[in-house]
Amino acid sequence: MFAIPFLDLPSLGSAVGSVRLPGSKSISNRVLLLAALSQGTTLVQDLLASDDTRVMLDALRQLGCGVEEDGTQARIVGLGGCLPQSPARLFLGNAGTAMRPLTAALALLGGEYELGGIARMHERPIGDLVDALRQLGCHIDYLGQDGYPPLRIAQADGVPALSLAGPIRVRGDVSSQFLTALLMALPLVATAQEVVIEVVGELISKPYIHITLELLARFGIAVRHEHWQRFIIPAGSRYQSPGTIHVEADASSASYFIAAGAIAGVAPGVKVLGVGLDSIQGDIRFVEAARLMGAQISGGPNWLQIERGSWPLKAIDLDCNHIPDAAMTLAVMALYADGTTTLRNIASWRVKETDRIAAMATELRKLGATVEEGMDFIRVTPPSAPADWRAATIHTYDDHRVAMCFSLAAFNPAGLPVRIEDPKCVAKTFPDYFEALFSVVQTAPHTIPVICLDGPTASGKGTVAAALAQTLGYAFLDSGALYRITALAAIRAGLALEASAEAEIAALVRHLDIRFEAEQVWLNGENITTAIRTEEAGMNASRVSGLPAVRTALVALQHSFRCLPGLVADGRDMGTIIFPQAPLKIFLTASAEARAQRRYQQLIAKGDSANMSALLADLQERDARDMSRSVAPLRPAQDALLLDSTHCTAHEAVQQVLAWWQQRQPFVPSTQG
Ligand SMILES: Nc1ncnc2c1ncn2[C@@H]1O[C@H](COP(=O)(O)OP(=O)(O)O)[C@@H](O)[C@H]1O
Ligand SMILES: Nc1ccn([C@@H]2O[C@H](COP(=O)(O)OP(=O)(O)O)[C@@H](O)[C@H]2O)c(=O)n1
Repeated sequence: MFAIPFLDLPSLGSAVGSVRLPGSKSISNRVLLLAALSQGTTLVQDLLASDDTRVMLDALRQLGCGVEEDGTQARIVGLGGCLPQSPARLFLGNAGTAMRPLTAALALLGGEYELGGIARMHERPIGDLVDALRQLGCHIDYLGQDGYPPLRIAQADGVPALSLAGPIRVRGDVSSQFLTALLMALPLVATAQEVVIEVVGELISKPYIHITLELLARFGIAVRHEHWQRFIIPAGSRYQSPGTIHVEADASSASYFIAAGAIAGVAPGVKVLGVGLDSIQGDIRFVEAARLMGAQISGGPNWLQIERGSWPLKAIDLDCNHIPDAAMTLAVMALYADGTTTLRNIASWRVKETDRIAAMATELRKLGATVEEGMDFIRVTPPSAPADWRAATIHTYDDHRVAMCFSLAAFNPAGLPVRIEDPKCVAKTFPDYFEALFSVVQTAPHTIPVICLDGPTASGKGTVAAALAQTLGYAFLDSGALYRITALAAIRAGLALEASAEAEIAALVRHLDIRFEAEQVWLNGENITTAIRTEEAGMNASRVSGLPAVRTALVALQHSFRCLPGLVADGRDMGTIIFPQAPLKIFLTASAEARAQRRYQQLIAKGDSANMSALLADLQERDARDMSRSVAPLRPAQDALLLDSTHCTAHEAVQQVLAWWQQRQPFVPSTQG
């Protein structure tokens, strides 16, 4: 996950490869609650691990369910008729799929609870559900604004007598989650008599109700419905665990990969695993919409394969009521269409994680599109020519779907990068979304940015480069480590670190199995992190690095570090030899005395003994050798910026490089946030 302030996506090329998607959020949280209400133990497989499922799992634990987790598996011991632990105060983040159904279920189970979440959750309506529950006889109070969480369910003495004889009426035109909440809670009281729910107004998002009904059936509750307006929960209902249940991959998440395939998929295209054409999720019908726009899609029970068909995409005019979440992806696909696309019947966007109609309109305009918005529609006209595209900073409104769908703007024909603010907001449903995207897109290496930091030993390159990579979410190449590893491997192979063994060392290097993992370095399965960090190892590295064949043997390996979304490379010849076209090159220096002092402190801090004058002499010897060797001597690239860090802190050095990097970016600053 990219837990950084912003993520810059370089211009993306084609899309090919396969991706396994995380479990559906809607299914995950429904299944967790149904398992909690059931008799017996349920093993939930392929569960989504995300913010919203986290709050649900925590809540269930607080309520007294047995919850054991192991990655994407959870074992839930259901309450099976027992009362939940009460009183309890539940924090439900911004998870509507936890707030609404838990409110209904707890109101019908009895006890005293407070349910709240983050500020945005307290702006998301729940009044219609509370009205329906109050109509039944439940005691629920608003703790803040009327009609919105936080709430208190005040039934310390148990559930009051409920009026179940007549139909329970609930509005269906604000959020289908109210109806879902009632459908999952009312079986708890449909013991002696059947319970009927009547929807007032047109039911929106029917597909989500379809999911609810399918899952209820898996847990032993067979709900009938009449034209999606009247739902009948049979008498004698009783939740029963199905034993093991698999969560389908999220069909809404699939939309980004379907779109990537439609926009840039070259044969054999993008393969999506975990969800297929027979999915129970409504958003699978995004496939139809994408086909209308020109995508070529095939699929089976558990997979989809997408390639570009018509190009440019075809503009559409579509009622999107049946795919409210995935339709946001269509709004971004519209940027690649041959005319104006209109998405209608999307009023529910206004009460989601943010006002999504306003958010999409604002951000699409930043990219150069012309956008018209109404209460329940959005109309998008793409930039008329590549030159009309803008390098935008996309504000993401703490809305995972805004972040994910705007990543698709990076396929723009102008070759512009796209900045996504707060990329970690994708954690709501797809924590590794960007990693998954990068795994199926191909980009010409020269479009992947590299920041080079070259300079003498102890100038702070490693420290500054690692901090930059961390801040920007880029990969990090510690090229010095490769020479240190080479020297270590050569010594172990009994080779002398000199010209006589040059060919053998070079041959050896080509077959080394080197792995960098977090801060650790592995050679042929052995952790050699400490072994290569001694002063002696540095000196040995300097020796092998003077051998031309060894340097050549390490070139391809160094190039392979250039991956999306970018690279920070630290060494001696990053800017001169390895990445001569890099868009930013820094030559970091500091006086020999300052560097010796830093090394001294570094060694003392590690608990090693150190001698200042010996260190200074070593360092000067290494400088001299690195600068005077015939191949790739240490020197600034012609277009490098010099940064003398003698009198600044490492933090200041990082800030200076970041400032230079920002100056080279084409982004229009965000007006939001
Ligand atoms: N600008 C700076 N001011 C003070 N100390 C620094 C600065 N840059 C780096 N250091 C410290 O100096 C030591 C050597 O830095 P390092 O990044 O290992 O250098 P290099 O990779 O160039 O050999 C580290 O302990 C680091 O924290
Ligand atoms: N790109 C690089 C990186 C390191 N090296 C050599 O490898 C040695 C160790 O590099 P390093 O970056 O780990 O060393 P420090 O600067 O951290 O002491 C350097 O002294 C250089 O001789 C190189 O020749 N080219």
